[in-house]
Amino acid sequence: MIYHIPWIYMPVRSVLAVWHQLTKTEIPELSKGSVVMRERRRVEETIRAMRRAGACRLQVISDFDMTLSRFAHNGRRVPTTHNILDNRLLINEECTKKMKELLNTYYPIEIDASRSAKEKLPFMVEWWTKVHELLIEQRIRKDMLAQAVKESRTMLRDGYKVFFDGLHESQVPLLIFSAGVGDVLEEVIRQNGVFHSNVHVISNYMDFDHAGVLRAFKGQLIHTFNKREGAVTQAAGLAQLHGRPNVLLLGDSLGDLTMADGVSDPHHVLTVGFLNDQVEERKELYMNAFDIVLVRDETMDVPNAILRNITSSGRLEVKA
Ligand SMILES: Nc1ccn([C@@H]2O[C@H](COP(=O)(O)O)[C@@H](O)[C@H]2O)c(=O)n1
Repeated sequence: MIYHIPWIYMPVRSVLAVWHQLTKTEIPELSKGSVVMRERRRVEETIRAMRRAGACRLQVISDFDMTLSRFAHNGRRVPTTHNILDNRLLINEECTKKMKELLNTYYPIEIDASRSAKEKLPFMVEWWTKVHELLIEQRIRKDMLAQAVKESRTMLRDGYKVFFDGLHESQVPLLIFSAGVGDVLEEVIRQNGVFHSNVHVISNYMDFDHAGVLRAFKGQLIHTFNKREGAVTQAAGLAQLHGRPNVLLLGDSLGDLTMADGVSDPHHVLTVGFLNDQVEERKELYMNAFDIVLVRDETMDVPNAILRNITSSGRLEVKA
């Protein structure tokens, strides 16, 4: 039996349909097979709120290695900024061997689902300190870095150009917050043609002597699990980020979740976590920590779709 809706209810139905169209979040990418979310409704509500506020109230804070850069390509790991330095132009065989031993010792600790960040912290300090000492011993030359990046297998995630160019066009600042090597990171994005004026980098920068030879690393060491300190002391001081209380945060480590801790009076923070490695062991942890988890997803499709949605509201002007 077919029930006919009386004509008197038609306007109500139309209003409801229009309301639904206006409020639903049109992001088909959130239905990709690689996407998992604990609370989809909350994610959609946050995106809607960020869209209402517009691009002028938004900032993006992102990790670099294995977040903006790919984790793997054709079944092989893509080098991190530290591993790009593994090139005979810069270091000798003995140093390569020692760096690999350190990676094999400490990387499993970094991603160990059974240890807390607090437990991992001293090991990370040890890893970074030992590697930086090795690199300093090698007397790395500044003028060789660009060539080492050129010769490396480094790759940014698919869709990186849309990501960087889109943020630049929308005048949304991008803070790259990396525990990698800042000089190498900058060279990677420069060689990919996306080091735009809206990009700011906080990272471990090399200190070269007057002859361009590495003699130390500048400032306080940044590793995977102390980004909160850098966020509070360095990121909070960046004038370009002031007045932008809405944050899209991208990372691949639970330590990355503290990268927005320097934002004063945040309104909406949407976190996206790339789960690249030890997927089954860490899935639940990631789902409980990040709003959106991207499982073995080597693309920027989801961040790009979210940004397209938020920035297409037309509110570009920067508020005084
Ligand atoms: N000697 C090292 C030290 C660290 N790594 C990896 O780099 C990543 C840090 O950079 P982010 O941009 O992700 O903050 C970190 O996850 C380490 O696994 C390395 O490869 N070699």
